[in-house]
Amino acid sequence: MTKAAVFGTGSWGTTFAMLLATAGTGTTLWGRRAEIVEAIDKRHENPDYLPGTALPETLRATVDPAEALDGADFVVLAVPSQTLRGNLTAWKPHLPSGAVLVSLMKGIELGTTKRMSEVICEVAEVPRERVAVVSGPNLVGEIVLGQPAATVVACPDERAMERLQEACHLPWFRAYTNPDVVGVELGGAVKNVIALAVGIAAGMGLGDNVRATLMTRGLAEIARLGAALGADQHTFAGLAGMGDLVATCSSPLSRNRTFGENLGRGMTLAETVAATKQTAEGVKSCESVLELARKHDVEMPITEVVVAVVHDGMPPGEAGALLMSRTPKPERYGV
Ligand SMILES: NC(=O)C1=CN([C@@H]2O[C@H](COP(=O)(O)OP(=O)(O)OC[C@H]3O[C@@H](n4cnc5c(N)ncnc54)[C@H](O)[C@@H]3O)[C@@H](O)[C@H]2O)C=CC1
Ligand SMILES: O=C(CO)COP(=O)(O)O
Repeated sequence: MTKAAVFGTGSWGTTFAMLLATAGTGTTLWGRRAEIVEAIDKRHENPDYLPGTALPETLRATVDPAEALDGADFVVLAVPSQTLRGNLTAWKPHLPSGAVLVSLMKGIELGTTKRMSEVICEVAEVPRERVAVVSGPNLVGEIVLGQPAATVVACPDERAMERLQEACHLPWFRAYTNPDVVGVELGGAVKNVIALAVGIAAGMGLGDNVRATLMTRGLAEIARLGAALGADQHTFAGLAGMGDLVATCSSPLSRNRTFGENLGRGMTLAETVAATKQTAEGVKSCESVLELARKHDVEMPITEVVVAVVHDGMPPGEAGALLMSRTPKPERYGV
């Protein structure tokens, strides 16, 4: 039987573990909080992150990383992006040799501007072929209701990619493969920044023309950064690009969009942070995405104003005016 260890008992870690276990993969969740681990392991529920969802009885949970990792074929990482390096350093001594490490995370590391798969390769000292990424329009609030969804599994090793696809594929959760790890990861991380922008605009009371423009020009920013980093442009028209952008920017379930909406309504950053109970990756990653873009001389004007509004106190109206007053451009510049 294929075995998986999933690190992180938050909403996506728990949900992905549920999908794996339902698909017949022997799955153990690692969590740092004993009471949540006990609730998952003994009562088959995660009352903090997925209240009301019955988890499979075959899904196990532990606070002991060595126990979770014992014999694992897949090591799935679902902790907040900025905590990955520290956590993985602690788990490294117990990693089974030959296991494929899988990132579910949609962030870029602050300070290093590394994608999560790059952090994994560096910390675990494994080649790119041993690291996979899963990303797509996967709002947890819908998946736990059993609504259909699809995702993308990316890995340079075709066999590993297909094994992971098989391990999580279900009649209501369709996993596609794509070898373009860079594109799949960038799509997931940068759409969170664009969702902040869309949320800010919605909070200001702006309508669908603005939303469509931010999403489309946001996709152009993702594509320009992808071009500079060697991603396959076709990836951005797929589930991990446009798909996730549409879902996240449209849904009230998105934490990033909601965070932006609160700012756009006039809440302060401190009030917005206090109102956000779960991880909104774009809040930190907007800064690392912008730094990455500057390193590669890529223009990302929406990302720039998101950083200015979220971190530098720029009024949202001023950010909108800045975007609208840029010099006229050809639509496809930089790609
Ligand atoms: N929730 C969703 O709909 C989706 C989330 N994602 C991505 O999955 C990743 C995880 O997100 P969620 O599970 O949604 O977040 P979450 O906020 O629901 O859960 C985060 C988990 O990490 C734990 N955690 C927090 N700080 C930690 C630390 N320093 N060390 C160890 N554990 C820590 C929390 O206790 C919690 O169990 C993010 O990168 C997110 O962008 C991807 C697809 C869908
Ligand atoms: O990545 C997601 C959906 O694919 C979840 O988006 P949020 O983190 O904004 O909730």
